[in-house]
Amino acid sequence: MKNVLSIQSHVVYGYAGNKAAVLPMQLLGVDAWALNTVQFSNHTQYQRWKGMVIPKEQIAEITQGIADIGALSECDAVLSGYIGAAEQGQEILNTVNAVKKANPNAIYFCDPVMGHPDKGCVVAPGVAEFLVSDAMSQADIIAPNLVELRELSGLTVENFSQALAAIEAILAKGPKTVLVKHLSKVGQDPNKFEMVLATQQGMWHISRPLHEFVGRDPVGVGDMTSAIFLANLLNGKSEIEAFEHTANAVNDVMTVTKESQKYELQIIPARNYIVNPISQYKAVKIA
Ligand SMILES: Nc1ncnc2c1ncn2[C@@H]1O[C@H](COP(=O)(O)OP(=O)(O)O)[C@@H](O)[C@H]1O
Ligand SMILES: Cc1ncc(COP(=O)(O)O)c(C=O)c1O
Ligand SMILES: [Mg+2]
Repeated sequence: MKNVLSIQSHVVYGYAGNKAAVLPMQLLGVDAWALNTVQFSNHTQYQRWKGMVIPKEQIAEITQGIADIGALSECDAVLSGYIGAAEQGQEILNTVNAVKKANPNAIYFCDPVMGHPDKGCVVAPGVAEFLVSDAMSQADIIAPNLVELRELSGLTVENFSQALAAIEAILAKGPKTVLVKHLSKVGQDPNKFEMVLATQQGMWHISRPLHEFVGRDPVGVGDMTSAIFLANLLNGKSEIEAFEHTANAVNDVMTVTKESQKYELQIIPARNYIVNPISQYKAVKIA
């Protein structure tokens, strides 16, 4: 069994961060060691929440605790997502370095969760700058959405070809694989939900239905996307197989969520589709 140290948010109610990542990875047979960066009552897109940012020292302390029992070498990947404060950033990279020292085959998957003006995702000051200046170059895989693609590349991204150029710019900054979780308005078809996977072998595109949600789009989808993609890779799937499985599994969860008419991701009711998606959308090689 493979193991992922998942350093993300924890929400007590609902699904985002580790609550959107841990169960999907475990359903796929990969164990997730949840190290929480915050403990919030709920995700921040409710615009109100209680709880706390976990002190940065906890990241090193928990890492040391796992090292002390000789288990750090069992970690096959560090997955970072929602960071609670900028000062947690370097602690996360220290943990990545410690894991890679204990297991030279381990990888670092960075989901560069940044604040999202129109979605209302609230991220602490300085986190985006840390992701651009420090985390990106250390990441083996990075999974931006459109806002994050613009910030990480530092380029204008207003159409599909500019998105591909931005991906190339990120590949030149360290990551070996870029998974664009959502092309949003720079996709080829405004009525579809599109993703791009860029690897050392080229670029692939996948398109799935764009579900219309009344009012608010569900949150935590990017976290779930990154988790499912990583778990598939650790299970030995090719990057393309992992890409297709991820797009199809996430689409099925979105379908179940839409049918439920609930705001929170319906991961538990849709749990069988995470393992065996019914959607069958295929990746198309574009470069
Ligand atoms: N198939 C789909 N149809 C409609 N909306 C979707 C679909 N899949 C994901 N979404 C929505 O797209 C948005 C993806 O958010 P985005 O900021 O692009 O990435 P992230 O999920 O990392 O924040 C989310 O609001 C999610 O609810
Ligand atoms: C606490 C928390 N964790 C994680 C996320 C990331 O969610 P998403 O996967 O939609 O980017 C958010 C977004 O608002 C959040 O508030
Ligand atoms: Mg996100």
